[in-house]
Amino acid sequence: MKTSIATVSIAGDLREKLAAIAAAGFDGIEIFEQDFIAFDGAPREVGAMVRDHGLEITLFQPFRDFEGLPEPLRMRAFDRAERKFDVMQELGTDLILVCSSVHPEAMGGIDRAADDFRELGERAAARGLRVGYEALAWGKHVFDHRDAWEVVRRADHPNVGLILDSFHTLGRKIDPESIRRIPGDKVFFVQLADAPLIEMDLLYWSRHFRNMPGEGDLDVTGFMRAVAATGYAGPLSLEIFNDQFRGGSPRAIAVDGHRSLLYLMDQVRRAEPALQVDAPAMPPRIRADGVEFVEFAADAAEAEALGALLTTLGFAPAGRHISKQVSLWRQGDINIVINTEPEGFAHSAWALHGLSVCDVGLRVEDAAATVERAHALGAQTFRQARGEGELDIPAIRGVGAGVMHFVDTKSDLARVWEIEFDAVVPPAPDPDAGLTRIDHLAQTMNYEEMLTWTLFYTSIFEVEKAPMVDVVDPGGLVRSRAIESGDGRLRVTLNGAESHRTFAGRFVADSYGSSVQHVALATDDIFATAEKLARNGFEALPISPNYYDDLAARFPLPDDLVERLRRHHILYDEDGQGSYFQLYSRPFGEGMFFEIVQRQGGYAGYGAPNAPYRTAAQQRLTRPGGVPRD
Ligand SMILES: O=C(O)c1ccc(O)c(O)c1
Ligand SMILES: [Mg+2]
Repeated sequence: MKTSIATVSIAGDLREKLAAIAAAGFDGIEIFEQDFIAFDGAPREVGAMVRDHGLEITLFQPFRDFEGLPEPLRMRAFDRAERKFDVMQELGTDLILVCSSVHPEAMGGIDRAADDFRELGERAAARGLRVGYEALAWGKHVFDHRDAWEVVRRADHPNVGLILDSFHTLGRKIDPESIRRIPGDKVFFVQLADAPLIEMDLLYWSRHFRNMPGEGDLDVTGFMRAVAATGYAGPLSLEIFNDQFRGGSPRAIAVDGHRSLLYLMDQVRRAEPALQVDAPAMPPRIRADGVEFVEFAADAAEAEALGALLTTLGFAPAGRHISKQVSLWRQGDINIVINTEPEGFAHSAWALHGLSVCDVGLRVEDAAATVERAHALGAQTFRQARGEGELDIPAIRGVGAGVMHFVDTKSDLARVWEIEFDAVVPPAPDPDAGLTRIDHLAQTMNYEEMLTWTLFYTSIFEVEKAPMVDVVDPGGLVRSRAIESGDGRLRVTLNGAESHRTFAGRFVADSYGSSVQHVALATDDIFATAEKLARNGFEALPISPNYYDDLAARFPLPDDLVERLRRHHILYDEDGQGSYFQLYSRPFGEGMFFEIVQRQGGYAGYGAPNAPYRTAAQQRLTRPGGVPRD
């Protein structure tokens, strides 16, 4: 498969864009005219610069408002085209994208347009060039790829072909199956983009909200299956107009783009094995069975304070690492690791972020296959020096600085706690508060990183992304979306902070980067847990009494239940499927916290309606600097 990306898709000047695109592994670029015009180098230099990066120019675009014009505008359009042909020859590319006209004087008529394209095809052929016609979703007369195809078919010229763009087809809800009837050799080029489903003007939606395949809600896989069925084997090119990407990190966006294409073609191949798909082999998406461990990097004093907090939460020390300064705390199926090593990865993470989650272990069916898939999708594998008797646990780097390990039951990996840790004597009395497993991890990040994390999880694992929800914080809005496996065993919430005044935003700023901000622990009996926690000396996040008065008004709950919720500072929500109870710890470190939850019935959410009251309570407890006030 030949991968390509339009220069308009990422930030930077042309040089920065090329470096990022080449580093991400693309084969080619679409030169977006603006990027070329803004660059102060001759077309030949640009062509050479592109090729020096090991890239080819797959296409030059856009050529606008060409077809259906009355004279003398028509002649002028041909003159304009000839000038662009000059530029293309200097650049060293043979294909130009003509997008359907939005010119106020453009006249309709499929044959009129076909005649124009036949003539343009003749002129292009004289120079060894080709012309591709793309239906813009908001074109004046042509706004459907089926009409653009009819124009191309009637133009009947070997140098005139069709350009398909997933956004224009899917954004207009045109059935992509109609593409299957088009002969593959008449499809000159394919542009791919996804987008979140938002009701708005097509042009505005397209120019500001496109994103990488898999990051949005459009059925780009269905579109691409139809394209592949035509026999098209040309470049697969990302054309992403996105406000955030224009201002984002060129490297990160290019890496996401390349990953999105590999993932897309992997999906296409799996959905329709009969298709000829030339894409790298990789294991299928990985089923994750939950979180095996969460590891904190800490110094000695922080480790002691965290240990004290864990004790009030019902955890007990369960192991000491055979050779490292690493301790294991356990309750139910939950493993919390505290790493105070003076060197190695955890120490570097601590030096940069302070007390923080530096590593997350996931339970998977096959740890080696997980790393193989992640690696095939461009993730970095992670290794660090092992001591004697230590296991080689497969790992990758996450999007931020964090590391993710994978544990399976195929090998010794699941026995890591027995193999690498010496058991310690359990304390008496047993602090166990009935916490059974990790319900979810909440990662906090800058808003711009959310799509990157979304693609990271959904491309590697068998998980789906839930719709975005707004979390209202007194300091601004935090956008949140869950990544979940179908059975709910793996749940991760991604929280994107736009303002540093939110509790989440301060966490990102104060800990220098995205990381797990809270760990939610499940109980089967929130009230029994709350009673035991109180006996353990646990201090809950105090919730405003007004919340409970409102709760009684919102839900038909018995008075004594509301009173018990109030007494224990437990928050409550219902979603039609079931109910949800939430109890929070006070913040620690740079704004981390623990949450205790109970899901009843089929409650599927994360208590978003309660978030304003939880964040207000957290903000009340902490100074503006983000350090808990005690
Ligand atoms: O928004 C536009 O004008 C525009 C231009 C060229 C394209 O290929 C496209 O899909 C959109
Ligand atoms: Mg396009």
